[in-house]
Amino acid sequence: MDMCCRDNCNSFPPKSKDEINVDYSKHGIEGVNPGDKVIPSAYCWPAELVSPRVAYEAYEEEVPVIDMAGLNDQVAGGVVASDIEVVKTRIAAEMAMAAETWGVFNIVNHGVPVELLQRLKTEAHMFFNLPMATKKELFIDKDATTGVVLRGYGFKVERNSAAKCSWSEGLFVTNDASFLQDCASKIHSQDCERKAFVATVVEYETALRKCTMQVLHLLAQGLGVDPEHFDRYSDEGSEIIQRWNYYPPCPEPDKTLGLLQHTDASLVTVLELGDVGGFQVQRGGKWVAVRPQKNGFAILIGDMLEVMTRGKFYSVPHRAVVNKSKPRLSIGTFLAPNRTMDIISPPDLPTPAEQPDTRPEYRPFTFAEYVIHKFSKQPGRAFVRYSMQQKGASTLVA
Ligand SMILES: O=C(O)CCC(=O)C(=O)O
Ligand SMILES: [Fe+2]
Repeated sequence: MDMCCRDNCNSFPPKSKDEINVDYSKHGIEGVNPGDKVIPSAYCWPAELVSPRVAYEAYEEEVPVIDMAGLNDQVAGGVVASDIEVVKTRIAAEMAMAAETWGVFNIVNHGVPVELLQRLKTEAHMFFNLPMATKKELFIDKDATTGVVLRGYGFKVERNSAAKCSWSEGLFVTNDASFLQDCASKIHSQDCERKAFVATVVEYETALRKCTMQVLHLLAQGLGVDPEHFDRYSDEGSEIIQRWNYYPPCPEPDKTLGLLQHTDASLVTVLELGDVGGFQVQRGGKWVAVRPQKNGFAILIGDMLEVMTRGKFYSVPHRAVVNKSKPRLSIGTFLAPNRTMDIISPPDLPTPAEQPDTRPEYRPFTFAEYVIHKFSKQPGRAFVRYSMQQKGASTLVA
């Protein structure tokens, strides 16, 4: 990497002591002054949406941690081919079990360079540290006909009865060249820095595509199906979308949320949790705080994989909580399948031992169709409408 003028960036990410006196308006949180002890009603969610509350670092149950060492360090580790197959089989089984029982797991030793991740996080911190007026120049771009978010900056206002705001800001990033140029020119004044910004985002996307595909192949192996089934959706026409999330500290964290409970529309999501707690998943009617693993990723099963596995893998409901003193940055990377191919299960999906086969069966639909419905009408497990068991479901009018 060209280091010429990036040495100026050493002050990022900002030290957390600088962040205690948060300039909330810079982060899109309206009506709060530094030192305020209460938050405006626009951010106070109805109790039923925030409860049961679990504090940001109240780790009780541990989400499975899967160590991928041995898969990506063959050369350095001197692992011979037959050993790799043994390692792969073990990891595939662990992943499939976690995908079935949790819908989420952590991976470590995933092969994505830590240095690349650091570079991306530095860029993300610099972006969120920009003045609000500058960030707003990158305001969310939506598809004119479908209303689906393409890329850009924004805050989340949940369309629940109370229309409450989330305690967070976010940037959707794709590899669209002019968008990346635009972002780079807001963050950096020098040409070499701008080039480095674009290179970092693109390099991260490439590394994450590789990592995501490896996880998807292992999940297919653990499930007992041909991995090529998923390749058809994730090669041409698929998209890697990053979402950078920033959660400022909050004087009354129990009253609000960084992100409301949701599932991801993706096949799978790779989430870099940062080093502060806040990410929580639902399991057995409880919220479980997920402990960030050093240099690890959380892998979330998305809606499309739950549909394709006919419910064997679980698209896990998750949310983000905030805390009083520590800002938090997370980077989500979503693998969105080809938008125009029908979403269908692998033909070799093993049949369950128990009979009759009660697994849900979905009528074919496209991802393009799905996202329009999910994001405009039915946030959450919107795919149930395609279930053929649910009487009349497949004939619902969009
Ligand atoms: O930041 C987090 O903990 C959750 C982010 C998330 O769920 C998302 O971006 O979809
Ligand atoms: Fe999510």
